[in-house]
Amino acid sequence: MVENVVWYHIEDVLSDDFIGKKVCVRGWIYRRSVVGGKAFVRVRGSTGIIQVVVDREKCGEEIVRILKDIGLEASVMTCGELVKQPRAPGGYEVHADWFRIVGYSRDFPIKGGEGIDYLLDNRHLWIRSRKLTEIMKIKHSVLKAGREYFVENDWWEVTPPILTASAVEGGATLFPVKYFDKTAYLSQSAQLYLEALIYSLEKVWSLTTSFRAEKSRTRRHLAEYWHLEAEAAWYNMEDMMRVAEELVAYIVQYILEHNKRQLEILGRDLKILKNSVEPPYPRIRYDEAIEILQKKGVNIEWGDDLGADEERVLTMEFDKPFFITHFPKEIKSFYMKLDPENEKLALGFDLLAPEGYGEIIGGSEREDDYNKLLNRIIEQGYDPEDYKWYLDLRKYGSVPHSGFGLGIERLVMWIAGLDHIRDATPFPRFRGRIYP
Ligand SMILES: NC(=O)C[C@H]([NH3+])C(=O)NS(=O)(=O)OC[C@H]1O[C@@H](n2cnc3c(N)ncnc32)[C@H](O)[C@@H]1O
Ligand SMILES: [Mg+2]
Repeated sequence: MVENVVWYHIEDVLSDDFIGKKVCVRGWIYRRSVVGGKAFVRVRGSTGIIQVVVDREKCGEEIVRILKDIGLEASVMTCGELVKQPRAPGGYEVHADWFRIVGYSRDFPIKGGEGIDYLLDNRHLWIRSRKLTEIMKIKHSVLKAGREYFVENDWWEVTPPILTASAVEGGATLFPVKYFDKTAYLSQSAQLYLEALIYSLEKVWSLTTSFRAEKSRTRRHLAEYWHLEAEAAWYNMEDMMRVAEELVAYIVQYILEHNKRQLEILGRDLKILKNSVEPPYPRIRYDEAIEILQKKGVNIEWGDDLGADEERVLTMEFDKPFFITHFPKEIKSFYMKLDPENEKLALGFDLLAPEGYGEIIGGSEREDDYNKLLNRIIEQGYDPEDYKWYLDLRKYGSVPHSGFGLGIERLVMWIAGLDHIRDATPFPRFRGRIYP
């Protein structure tokens, strides 16, 4: 019965082109009811939902009897004629010639209305939900477009280590792991290794997981996230900001072209996204950001770091992503080059997404002078021994260079209009959550 069958994606057959034709689909039971001698079964697949009518006249009493009480999420396959039916999902239904149960299901534990911790404990099943399925399709496109941008612009993809020996973004968020008879740390960022690789390949990028032992649980922090990073020799901060804005604009454009259906299902307002496909993005300096915040009544002083709340206020001033640059050196990492015109400032840049989302990219020009970098390492309390190899890069043909890191889940959160970063990844990791 199932040999030589062409299995269709459900979304492909929801079309007048298939009316009167035989179609075969397979998936999982999303809803079902039996009225008279007919079972009305809504079958869910990766591309949508279709109603299948199983008539005992055609398919026999037994299957209709079974379908009366079968558990949701049972896996099924069927073939039949496609018929127009305005009352069915998508406006069509299949009148089954035959219908088979592949895998039974009983008491599927997600019925609707459960609390977030229960749902997270059942994430391995919750990811079958329509919303999470459509978000994962957007994430697929974000990753695809991100790769495409770098490949098409002649950047070299490299594979930096995940097991590392020192911090990049502060010792407080390191995850130590046992490494034979030593202690290693899960990578916070590939940056330092990309800075080594530019001396052979000049323009490099990597997509890796980065790990941050964030002590607090927030809407925009994960303990494990996907990190798209780039580093280029000879590039100054402005050169690298242009790469960052081109990358984000390219990805947003790609999503608007390829994921209209997902954005529609998620109810996403497209106005701001459509406004974000044409770089350059606005640039403000940290000083201006402080002025804006103080004018808005935010209790902040020059030298304070910008947290999620401050960023949220700033994003309301813009209708597209925007950069903040030239931060006080004390609130930025040791590797950032200081502004030669004002050594109180670091040549760092953050790209903030509008609509309250905030930072999606962090980057900077790197300190390329050996002694200045050594001083910054010591000034910020790190052990220069841990960075000996990194300092070496400044001893043998050092060059001006810059780079950045884009948080994939942060970008997905903005593009998809999500309330919480945990829905931007299938199995979110944060403090107190490692299962499933
Ligand atoms: N190659 C580089 O220059 C990257 C640089 N070393 C770096 O890691 N910068 S960053 O700490 O701002 O993180 C970069 C981005 O990584 C994202 N990020 C940073 N931390 C997180 C957490 N905890 N969860 C999710 N996403 C996170 C966020 O979008 C940041 O803008
Ligand atoms: Mg940052």
